[in-house]
Amino acid sequence: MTGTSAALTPPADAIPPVRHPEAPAPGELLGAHYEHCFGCGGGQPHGLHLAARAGEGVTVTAEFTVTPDHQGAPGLAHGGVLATALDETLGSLNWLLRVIAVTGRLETDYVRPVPVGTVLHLEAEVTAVSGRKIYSTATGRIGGPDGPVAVRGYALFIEVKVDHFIDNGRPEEIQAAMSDPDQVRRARAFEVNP
Ligand SMILES: CCCCCCCC(=O)SCCNC(=O)CCNC(=O)[C@H](O)C(C)(C)COP(=O)(O)OP(=O)(O)OC[C@H]1O[C@@H](n2cnc3c(N)ncnc32)[C@H](O)[C@@H]1OP(=O)(O)O
Repeated sequence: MTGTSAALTPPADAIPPVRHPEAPAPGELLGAHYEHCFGCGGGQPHGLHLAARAGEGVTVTAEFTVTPDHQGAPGLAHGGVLATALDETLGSLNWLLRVIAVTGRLETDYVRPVPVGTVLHLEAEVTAVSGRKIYSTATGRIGGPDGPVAVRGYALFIEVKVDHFIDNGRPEEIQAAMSDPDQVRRARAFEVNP
């Protein structure tokens, strides 16, 4: 069974997404938005190390290699880890809109088990925007961009200000991030979005 709940159906006044004029060029690697992100950061030894690239329009592609650290059952990826891969890929669409947004809702279809050693090829797109609400979908395929579908995700991201993180994050990590010039530069680039 596939499909999404009413909460993930864009309202009638939703509009198509608009790619930001300064969005990374199609094919460009987006890089980690935070070194310690479990989804994309290089500083997480057991993380997904998911690498996303800008696509055309408001789309991205990404790859994630399932390692023994990601098991749920013997030799198979944990469903929560696969949801993380979808979430991270969907979150990376924010780079193309140039807005800061967090996951409000994520629904997942698990279509096929994903063995350890698999390279999961993900693609995601924003389908509609309504005010602060960003609607998007993603697909993960086994072994290649044309491989069999293993997972599908449907999400609603909500645009937030950078204060969302400053007000809610643990002070130690917030202070460390704010004293990292690269991290501050990334946040500022998003904040000036008109
Ligand atoms: C920097 C990028 C990092 C990317 C990493 C990968 C993505 C992530 O995993 S992010 C981490 C996981 N997500 C979170 O921690 C978010 C936790 N939730 C929150 O902080 C808040 O609930 C938040 C910010 C989403 C919404 O709160 P708030 O800003 O007060 O907005 P709120 O007024 O409640 O909602 C705005 C709209 O969204 C809708 N909405 C909010 N949440 C949901 C939901 N779960 N389902 C459906 N609709 C929702 C509301 O109904 C409202 O709609 P409308 O404008 O039509 O009335």
